[in-house]
Amino acid sequence: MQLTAIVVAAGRGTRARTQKPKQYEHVAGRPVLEWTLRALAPQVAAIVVVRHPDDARLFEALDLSAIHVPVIDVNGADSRDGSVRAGLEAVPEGTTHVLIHDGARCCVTPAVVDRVIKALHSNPAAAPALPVTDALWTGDDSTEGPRVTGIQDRSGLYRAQTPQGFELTAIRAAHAARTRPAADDVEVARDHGLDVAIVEGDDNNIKITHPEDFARAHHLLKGPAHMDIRLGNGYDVHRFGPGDHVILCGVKIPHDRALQGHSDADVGMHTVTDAIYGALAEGDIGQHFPPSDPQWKGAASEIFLRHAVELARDRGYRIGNVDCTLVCEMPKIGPHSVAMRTEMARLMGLELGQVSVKATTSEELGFTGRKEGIACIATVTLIGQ
Ligand SMILES: Nc1ccn([C@@H]2O[C@H](COP(=O)(O)OP(=O)(O)OP(=O)(O)O)[C@@H](O)[C@H]2O)c(=O)n1
Ligand SMILES: C[C@](O)(CO)[C@H](O)COP(=O)(O)O
Repeated sequence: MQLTAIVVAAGRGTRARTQKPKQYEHVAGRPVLEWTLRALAPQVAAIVVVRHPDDARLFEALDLSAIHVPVIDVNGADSRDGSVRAGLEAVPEGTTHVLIHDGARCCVTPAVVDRVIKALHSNPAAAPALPVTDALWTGDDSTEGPRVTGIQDRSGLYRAQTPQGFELTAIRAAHAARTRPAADDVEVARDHGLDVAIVEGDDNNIKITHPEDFARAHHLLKGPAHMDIRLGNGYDVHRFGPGDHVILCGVKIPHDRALQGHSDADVGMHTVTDAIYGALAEGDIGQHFPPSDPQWKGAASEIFLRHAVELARDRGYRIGNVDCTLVCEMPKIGPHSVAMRTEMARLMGLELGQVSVKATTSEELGFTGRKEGIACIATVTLIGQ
């Protein structure tokens, strides 16, 4: 089998409403078409790119240095099937099979391409698709907006994707015989009597069609390798002094001593706050709220935590999770931990499941063991959005 990819990229992308044709717009750092060509190149012997005559400059500006197979460019036509026909004319000598792919499907994965190629070993044609899983309705436009007019049976219905693979001679003959427009090459092939195998598509193999598709493609192409995840740790200690309660992670707990500090001495909340600043590499709580400044005397620590959370948001991060461990012999933390998690989650705008507050004793060792104070450590993850 000698495979050539035909990438149709001569459309005008009117629905995407971009300045340049959508296939030349940048997503995740490079033009859509460059992503598409990079995705297909490792699995084919050559690529024919069908481009619009007006796009010659845009096409020449693509960086094809990562593509190690011949790339042949030809002018397209006014319709997609016309462009495919132009591509079929240009495939290099020796090609036995073609993969016809939309230039605008830049998130196609090697696994999808592999499945099509494997199926071509035992079928004259194969294409990826996904069964329709949502209910299907018919509708019409009334003056109050669209109205459901009926329910459509979805059994046996598939959403078609590309690359669509064919024996070269068979698809050439099908296109040569075609006199009507077609949605895709599978339609052309079937109308000419070709049997087409369906292989599993991928929900992420989207075609950039509308403006909002660029953001989705950006996320898919940026991928986990580029995920911006930051980890921060915090550590704090407050000593005991006279008093009848402590405040830990925003919860008031009766106790025969109080924690001392410039603010309300909530050692748990301070530690989490510091972990957020740490993840951002933006100093610590003392730098943002100096103890020398009288306005913070007796302040509620939630002021500090809210500041850190807002700073993270301003820097483009959301909090993934928080894990906070209080180290003390007394008071017992267990009975209060759900209340503490609930309060911390509320202040940070998180779900309860994202916030852990736990405790340990230090086996009566050291200053915490001698009940001279409470220590706390915390870890926070921040996720770039
Ligand atoms: N005359 C055409 C029309 C479409 N295509 C290509 O076929 C693929 C799928 O078509 P579609 O998403 O409909 O692209 P456009 O025609 O560019 O979009 P629109 O209909 O919004 O103008 C795209 O990669 C597009 O460039 C093509 O090569 N030649
Ligand atoms: C070929 C195709 O991508 C299959 O899903 C699709 O039919 C072409 O795109 P269009 O938006 O229907 O023009």
